[in-house]
Amino acid sequence: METIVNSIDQLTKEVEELEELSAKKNEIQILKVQNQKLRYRLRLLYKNAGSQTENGPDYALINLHETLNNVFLKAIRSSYEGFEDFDETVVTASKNFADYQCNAPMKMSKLLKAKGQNIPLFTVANKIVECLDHCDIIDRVEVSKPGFINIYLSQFKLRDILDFVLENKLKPNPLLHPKKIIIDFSSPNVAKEMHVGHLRSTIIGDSLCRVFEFIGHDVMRLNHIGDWGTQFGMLIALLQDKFPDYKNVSPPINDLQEFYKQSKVLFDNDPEFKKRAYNCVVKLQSMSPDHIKAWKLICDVSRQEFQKIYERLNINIIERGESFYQSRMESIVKYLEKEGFLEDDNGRKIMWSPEASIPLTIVKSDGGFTYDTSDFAALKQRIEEEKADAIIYITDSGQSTHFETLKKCAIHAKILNPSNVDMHFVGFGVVLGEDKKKFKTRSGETVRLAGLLDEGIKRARDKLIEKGRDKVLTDEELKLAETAVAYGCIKYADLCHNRSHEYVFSFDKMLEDKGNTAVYLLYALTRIRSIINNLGSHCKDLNAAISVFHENEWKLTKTLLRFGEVLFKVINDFCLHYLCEYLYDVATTFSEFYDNCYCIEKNPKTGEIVKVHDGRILLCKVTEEYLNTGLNLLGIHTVSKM
Ligand SMILES: NC(=[NH2+])NCCC[C@H](N)C(=O)O
Repeated sequence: METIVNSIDQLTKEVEELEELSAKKNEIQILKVQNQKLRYRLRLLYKNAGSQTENGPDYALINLHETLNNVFLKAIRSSYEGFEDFDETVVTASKNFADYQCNAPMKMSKLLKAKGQNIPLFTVANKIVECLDHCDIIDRVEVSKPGFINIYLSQFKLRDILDFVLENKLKPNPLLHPKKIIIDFSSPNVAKEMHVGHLRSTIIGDSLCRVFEFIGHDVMRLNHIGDWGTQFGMLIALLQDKFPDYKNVSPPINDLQEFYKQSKVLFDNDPEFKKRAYNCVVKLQSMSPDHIKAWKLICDVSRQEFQKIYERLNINIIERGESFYQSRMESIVKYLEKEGFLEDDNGRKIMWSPEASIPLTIVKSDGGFTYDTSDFAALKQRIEEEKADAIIYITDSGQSTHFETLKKCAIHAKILNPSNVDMHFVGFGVVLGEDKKKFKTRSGETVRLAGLLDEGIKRARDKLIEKGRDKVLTDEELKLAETAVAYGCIKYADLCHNRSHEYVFSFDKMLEDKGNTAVYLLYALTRIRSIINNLGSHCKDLNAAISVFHENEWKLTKTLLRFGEVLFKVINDFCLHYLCEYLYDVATTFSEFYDNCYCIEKNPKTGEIVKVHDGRILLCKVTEEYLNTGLNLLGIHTVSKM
């Protein structure tokens, strides 16, 4: 009897438990549905927030690291006396247990000790934690022995941020105070070859412009073409000899370099020609209509050549060459002269700044102006007429002394006030050939850019064909892929190196599909795109939250959300390799995620899709957004198939 009662009791209990469980299950189901609905509404809200308000959350550029650093700095400043002005980077990303770490307690306890306060590390760490303000990206912090602060990010908050980005795309909010930023880049010389140095300047300059524009600044892209030097004297003299009718009939010069070489030979060997060439410079600079006409003709030939390169590489730039500044050069010389800044040096007029080790040559002994003069006048024009807040020059590092001297002299002459206008020189190292010598053709001539681009296209095509892609892609797709790969890899190979180092130009290396190359990134992107495209009708209503909780999902989430931090580092140091490293990190982390987390499950026999993990597909989609945006910022065109 007793055993029966016991059994009944036991069974009743189990039944009750089961009932409770199934009620819970229902409850869970209901909650799930509610959750989805709320998430959907949240998405809509995000969408509106993104399109309507100017000051909605700027999740596109959220800088997690800086946010954490600021929260911890604030806590440190209020933790102990004497730290009110403490200003350092106190938070670093952690590779081990936590997401980030604060290692400040170590330093603080030393400083406290120096002031006679013996406070254990652990106590200092706990005190900082006590002083922490609420911060919604932090889930929790832990103090570990002897005194480290481990920071764990909120998975829910980061998921919300990604959700927002997915809805609104990576579009930063308009800046409250956008800056006028002039970027002086590319800047080849008329009648001379546009060489790999100019290519570097073009690629780095364009990408920097893109980053500043993306953030919301008012960028002016200037091409400071060398179109006003003494070389025009001999060019015009030769034009007069060879095409006396140039005023009526456009001379058929298609090889301006050759023309330049010829004129140089005459200039060096024929005193009569030399005299006439000098005379032409004087006439040109005094704006004689015939000479101006000849000069324009010559510039046009160069311009068309340059333009072809810019079009191929998709570079937008305003041509404003040295000639633009002629009248301004005249007036700045007057100004400098009047203010007593110019010194006579064997007939030349030079300017010293007390800070500089060399002077600028402002007027040559023959009365002509120089590279220094036009840069001086251009700087003044950019500050006074363009109202620039920042002026950035991008040339090879060999010109650093020129720009340093220019800056010092401009400050000395009260033309540049460095507290109002930032003047930056962004130098880069030389391009080397695979033999580690200066990049030249086999016969020792400078490499022609157009030829280099052609070779890139050919090599990219060969590579794609080698992989049998011509059998899968249509002609048009193949063409798109080959240009994306060719120009993408040339740009990326340049940008992914620290710009101040020299770099070896090697098609073989840049066309590799493994490692940190454009090809690898372009493949990663097309792979993500095809995952999404292959979903077909399964793609319609992905209403889940982005999945972030699996270890690999979480790693990808955190990697993606370093975007803002990376862009700020880029504009701070003018270094684009940070962005390249970031994109490479995103691509490899994505690949790890995709290997470990099923996104789509298929029937192994029929290949039919049986299950779609919505949240993971959304993670793929948002990854696509970051990769695509990042590649665009590098000036790299992306494709859907390759
Ligand atoms: N404002 C400037 N100086 N910009 C750079 C000009 C570069 C020059 N034309 C060169 O080929 O070396």
